Amino acid sequence: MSHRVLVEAGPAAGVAVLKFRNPPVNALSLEMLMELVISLEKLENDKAVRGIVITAENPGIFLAGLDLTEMCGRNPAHYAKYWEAVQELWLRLYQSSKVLVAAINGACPAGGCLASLTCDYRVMADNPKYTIGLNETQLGIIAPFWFKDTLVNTVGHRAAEQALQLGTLFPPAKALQVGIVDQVVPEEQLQSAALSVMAQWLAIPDHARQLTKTMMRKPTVDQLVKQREADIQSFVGLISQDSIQRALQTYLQKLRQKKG
Ligand SMILES: CCCCCCCC/C=C\CC(=O)SCCNC(=O)CCNC(=O)[C@H](O)C(C)(C)COP(=O)(O)OP(=O)(O)OC[C@H]1O[C@@H](n2cnc3c(N)ncnc32)[C@H](O)[C@@H]1OP(=O)(O)O
Repeated sequence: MSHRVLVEAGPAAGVAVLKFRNPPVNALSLEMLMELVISLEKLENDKAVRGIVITAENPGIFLAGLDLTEMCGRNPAHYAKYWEAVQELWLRLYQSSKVLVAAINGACPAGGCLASLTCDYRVMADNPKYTIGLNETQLGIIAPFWFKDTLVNTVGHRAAEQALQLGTLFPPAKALQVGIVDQVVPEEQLQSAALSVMAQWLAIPDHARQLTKTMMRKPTVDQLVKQREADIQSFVGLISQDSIQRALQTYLQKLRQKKG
């Protein structure tokens, strides 16, 4: 039984809707990562499901990215377990044989942006409060190569380099211009727009679309698969550094003080 991930049958045949529900901000905790991986595995094995709309149960925050409390003040074994789960989620999403459409109904920073970038198509609600991007440098950390490659594959090298160096969080119109999202629609039309684009993608025969997707994504997937363990060790080494821990603690404190 999953608490942090809700899977519903969509209104259209062959479509499931996967909703994030991990209050307060849908941060990707270890538990949430594990529940997502299990839910995605079940959907992947369900032949009746051809497409998945991915969204947040409550509008406002799509995904707040990785859970910073999983990366602060823990031990190396925990960091290794956490990073392996982050890798696993990315691999499941990026290699999914289903059509994935992200219906972005809230803030979508860092790991949240990465999750949406693994989808085949992104529709974002036109709300200036919502932003999307890989903002890691703003936290004093570096997006790993497979985060970077996923962005490059979406927007191209130059736009990715600029966005990554500056850690830019784009509001909807700018995100559309850069190509991080494919469509921006009025908030109340988000789900219908996602279902409409899903119908277009499902009009293509599955086997042809799936093989094409695999062909396009395999080089990026292979890069991580062949060095998964080294990538984990690299993450553990970097995240354990005092300077990185201080930077993350400072960022978390700023988030907490925002309210006070
Ligand atoms: C060299 C080092 C190499 C290391 C490699 C690492 C590579 C990858 C690393 C990271 C990728 C990531 O995903 S890092 C996470 C990035 N996420 C963010 O920057 C988002 C931060 N959050 C926000 O901007 C906002 O919270 C929000 C826009 C998502 C929502 O704003 P809102 O005002 O609605 O809510 P609050 O800000 O008041 O937050 C409520 C509550 O939640 C806590 N919170 C928020 N985000 C996170 C998070 N990502 N992880 C854990 N906790 C989070 C926030 O602190 C508040 O907590 P309290 O209620 O206790 O105050």
